[in-house]
Amino acid sequence: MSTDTLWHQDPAPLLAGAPALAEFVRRHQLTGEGSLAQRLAALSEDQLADIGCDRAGLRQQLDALLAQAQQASPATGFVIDSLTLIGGQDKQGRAEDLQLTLVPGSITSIVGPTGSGKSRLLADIEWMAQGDTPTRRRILINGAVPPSELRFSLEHKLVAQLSQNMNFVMDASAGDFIAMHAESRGLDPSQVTSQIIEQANQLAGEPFAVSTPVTALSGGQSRALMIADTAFLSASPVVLIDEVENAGIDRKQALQLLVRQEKIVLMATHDPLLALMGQQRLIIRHGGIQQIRQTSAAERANLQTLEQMDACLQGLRHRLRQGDSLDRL
Ligand SMILES: Nc1ncnc2c1ncn2[C@@H]1O[C@H](COP(=O)(O)OP(=O)(O)OP(=O)(O)O)[C@@H](O)[C@H]1O
Repeated sequence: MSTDTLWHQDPAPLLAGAPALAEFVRRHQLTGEGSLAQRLAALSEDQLADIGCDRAGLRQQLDALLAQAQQASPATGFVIDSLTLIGGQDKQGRAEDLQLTLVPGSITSIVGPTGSGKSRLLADIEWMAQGDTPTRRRILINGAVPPSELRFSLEHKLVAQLSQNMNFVMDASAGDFIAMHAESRGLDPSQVTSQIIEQANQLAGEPFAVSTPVTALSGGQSRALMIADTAFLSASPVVLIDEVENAGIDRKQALQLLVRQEKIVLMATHDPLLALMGQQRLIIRHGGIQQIRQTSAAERANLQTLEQMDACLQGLRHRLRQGDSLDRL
C-alpha cells in the first residue's frame, strides 16, 4: 500500500501500531475525524501559526512518518479494521452459536467462574484459531481467514498478550529493554524511552529508573513496564489481558492507556471496576460463551460508586504498606 493511499484513508488502525505517528498527530492538532489529508486541510491559519509550520511542511513530516509506520507495521501495511469470532463448542460439545465482531478502540471483558474457559478464549484469539483448538472456534481478520504468514510468524504478531506471570530473565536495564524493542520497530529509542518509563511509573506505586535492571523490578513494576511498552511500541493491534487486577498497578489508568492507542482490547477479569469499563462482556460457562451482555447505562452510572469504593480500598492498601494502623477506616 502506498503512503498516498494511507494519506486518504481513516488513519485510526494505522495509528494503533505507530506511536511516533500517533504522537505527531496528537501534538499537531490532527486528531479530528476523517483522513489525514482531510484533517490537514481542516487546520485553520491560526492553528498553523500556533503549530509553527505550514501545510506543506506538515505534509512532508507526515509522509515520512507514514512511510516509517508502514515499514514498522506488523505486516507491512496490514491494518486491522475488525476481528470476528465465530463460535465453536463448549466443553460438553454443545454448539456455541454466535458471531461477534470487534473493532479498534473497543474493550470487551470476559467474565465467568474459575476454570470456565476465559484464558482459553484469549488463547484462541492469540492463535487465531481456525477450528483447530479444543473449542473449535474460528477467528477472522477483516472478515477473512488470516493469511498463514500472519498466523504463524513470530515477528509479525497481530496480538500482544499481557498475562499475570511476567518474569524477566534477561540481563538488561529497563532502558535497554525499551531500546531493543524500539529499534526492532525501526524507531529512535531516545524519543520514546523516557515517555515509557514515566508512564510505567505512573501505573506502578514505587518508581524505577531507566537504569534499573529488569530483573530487579517488582511484579507490579514489570507489569507496568510491559503495559506502557505495549501501548507505545507494540505494533500489535489486538491486546489480550489476562487478570490485571492483582498486578499492583493503577489498572484503570493502564486500561485507558492501552485503549487510547486504538487497539482491540479483550480482558479476562473478575474485577467489577474493570469489567464495567468494557462496552460489553462475554459471559463464559463450561467452556462456551453463554451470553453477551452490553454494559448498561445503570452499570455505567454505578462505575462512579465502584471507583469511590476502589479509591477507599487503594487508600487502605497504601496505609497497610506504609505500616499504618487500620483501627480507623
Ligand atoms: N470449549 C472448550 N472445550 C474444551 N476444553 C475447554 C473449552 N474451554 C476451556 N477448556 C479447557 O478448560 C480448562 C480451563 O479453562 P481456562 O484455563 O481457560 O479457565 P479460566 O476461566 O481462565 O480459569 P481461571 O479463572 O481459573 O483462570 C482449560 O484446560 C481449557 O483448555
